[in-house]
Amino acid sequence: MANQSIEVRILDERLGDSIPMPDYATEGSAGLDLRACLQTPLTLEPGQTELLPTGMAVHIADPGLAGMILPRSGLGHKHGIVLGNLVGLIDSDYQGELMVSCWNRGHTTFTIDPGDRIAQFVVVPVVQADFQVVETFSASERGEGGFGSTGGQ
Ligand SMILES: O=c1ccn([C@H]2C[C@H](O)[C@@H](COP(=O)(O)OP(=O)(O)OP(=O)(O)O)O2)c(=O)[nH]1
Ligand SMILES: [Mg+2]
Repeated sequence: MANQSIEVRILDERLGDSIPMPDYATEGSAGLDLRACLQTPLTLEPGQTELLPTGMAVHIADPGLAGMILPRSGLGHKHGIVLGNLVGLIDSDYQGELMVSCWNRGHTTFTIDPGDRIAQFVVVPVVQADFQVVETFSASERGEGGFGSTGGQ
């Protein structure tokens, strides 16, 4: 499933004009970069978290899909700018503005300017499980082992 049409509403008229519309940077990009639709630069102090508007809403519509908002690796690794919710999950029936929780987990202040690329949006397949209550599971190789049960190396 390489291409999927998803409806988008532009909520900030600067998007597609002075602020570029989010797009896949390369043919093979998994995510498109979301941009901060701020009115003025925002300085995040160490430890500070702010909810930033992206100026757009998407309606994924298909319950077999979801959106994920993920950090950009450069921002996270070099500047400590990650997501306040670690990962954002966008339901297929959500029609509101895509919002990005930006958390400065670093030790220095960081300024986000209007239009800066702050996170990335990925569309992923989803399965809604039909949970069947059972008394016991049929045996598996792992069983109940977890959290390092297979050894440290
Ligand atoms: O980073 C995010 C995470 C979520 N959302 C929107 C889309 C998502 O469909 C909705 C609800 O998100 P979630 O279910 O993770 O939050 P909740 O705290 O459970 O809120 P709700 O009670 O509205 O489901 O909020 C965003 O815009 N950005
Ligand atoms: Mg929820």
